[in-house]
Amino acid sequence: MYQIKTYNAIAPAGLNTFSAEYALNQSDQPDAYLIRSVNLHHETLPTSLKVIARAGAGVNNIPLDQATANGTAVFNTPGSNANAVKELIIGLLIVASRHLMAAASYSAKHTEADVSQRTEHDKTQFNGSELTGKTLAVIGLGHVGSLVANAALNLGMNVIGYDPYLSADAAWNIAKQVQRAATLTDAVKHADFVTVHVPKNPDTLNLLNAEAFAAMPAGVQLFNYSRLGIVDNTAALAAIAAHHIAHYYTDFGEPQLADNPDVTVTPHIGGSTLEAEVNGATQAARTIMTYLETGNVHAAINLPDLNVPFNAAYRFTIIHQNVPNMVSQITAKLAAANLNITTMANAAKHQTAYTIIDVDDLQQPQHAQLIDELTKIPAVIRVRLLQQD
Ligand SMILES: NC(=O)C1=CN([C@@H]2O[C@H](COP(=O)(O)OP(=O)(O)OC[C@H]3O[C@@H](n4cnc5c(N)ncnc54)[C@H](O)[C@@H]3O)[C@@H](O)[C@H]2O)C=CC1
Ligand SMILES: O=C(O)C(=O)COP(=O)(O)O
Repeated sequence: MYQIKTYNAIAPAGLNTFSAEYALNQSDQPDAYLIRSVNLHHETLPTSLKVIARAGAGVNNIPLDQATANGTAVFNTPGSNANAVKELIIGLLIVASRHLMAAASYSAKHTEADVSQRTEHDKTQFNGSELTGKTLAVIGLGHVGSLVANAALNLGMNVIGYDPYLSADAAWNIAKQVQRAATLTDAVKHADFVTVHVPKNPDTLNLLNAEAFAAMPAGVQLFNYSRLGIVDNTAALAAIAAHHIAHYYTDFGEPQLADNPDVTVTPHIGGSTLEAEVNGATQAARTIMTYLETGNVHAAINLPDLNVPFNAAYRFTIIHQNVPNMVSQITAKLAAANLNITTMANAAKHQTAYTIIDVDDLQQPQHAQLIDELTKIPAVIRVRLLQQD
């Protein structure tokens, strides 16, 4: 029985994906965590923990170095909530261009019975503009950014994208009318609206800063539905005070953003739709089951891809440092135990490597002994022995 510990509100439909082999019991010796945005940076990951699946996109809440050193695979659920964020950004573009927040708060203040004459007089202050023909800069063209860019095109907007690390797969999803900018400054210099959809990491901290704001035309409206810290909020507030940024919409509040009429803060709801939560939880549950039952890896954050059909009776999965002579040391242990390897695969990602070895004739007394011997090889991080049902 595998033990699953959950954090945050995980959609029940996703949890129901787990087979009867899985216990959702908040065990203190879990095999897997299924999480959303919980901050794990102050936790010591238990040695039992083989996998963390993040239902959602951002993994900046997970201590990746600690996870890798612990031999814990980390996965997210790419794209599971991208449509939810896209729809919110499109909604906010309309909110922004039609001054809907200010218009609604005007109406909330003026509730007198004969209000119609007054509103007919006052409403000109809420005159908006249309999105068609306006320019949107999209910073980061991954799962969310590509959907936002394509939807904005469909609204008749000019769309400029900036993503120096765009994967070939992601590029296929972007309409050819989305113009590619070579630099962030080029992307934003004619923008009426700028929206950012990048992961939070050391390279993206303060990606949108005073220099980027200075490159934007006066009157620009800014959206940060990525993470706190990707927009330099102090610089954004200065640009707002100078009437350079007209309005700033963000999903990530902090005290300095409070009580500013030109800032709208939502409570991290970009991915909070029923559909996205079910998608993310279901995808995360499937990822956990595949990894625990087969050791196969597809699109982990901290392990290389390795997919080998599990047809043998037994499988060793070995996470180790990416250093020379590992495979020879591993196979030597199996040869010494007189085991015939039916399949072997190895791959590396950055400092970490992963080896899968399938064998058929393994006797019960050898199980613990071989796990122990393989684990003792210097630079081996975690050994698992999987058994075919
Ligand atoms: N507000 C919310 O509830 C949600 C927030 N997010 C946030 O949005 C981020 C993006 O989500 P996805 O599009 O699903 O991720 P993704 O991984 O599919 O796309 C991120 C894109 O950013 C690009 N990128 C990375 N560094 C860059 C840089 N310095 N300049 C320009 N582009 C850069 C990458 O090449 C990639 O194409 C997540 O990491 C998460 O932090 C995602 C979903 C919901
Ligand atoms: O997927 C993401 O990166 C998000 O920010 C969504 O977070 P949540 O699952 O709503 O806690």
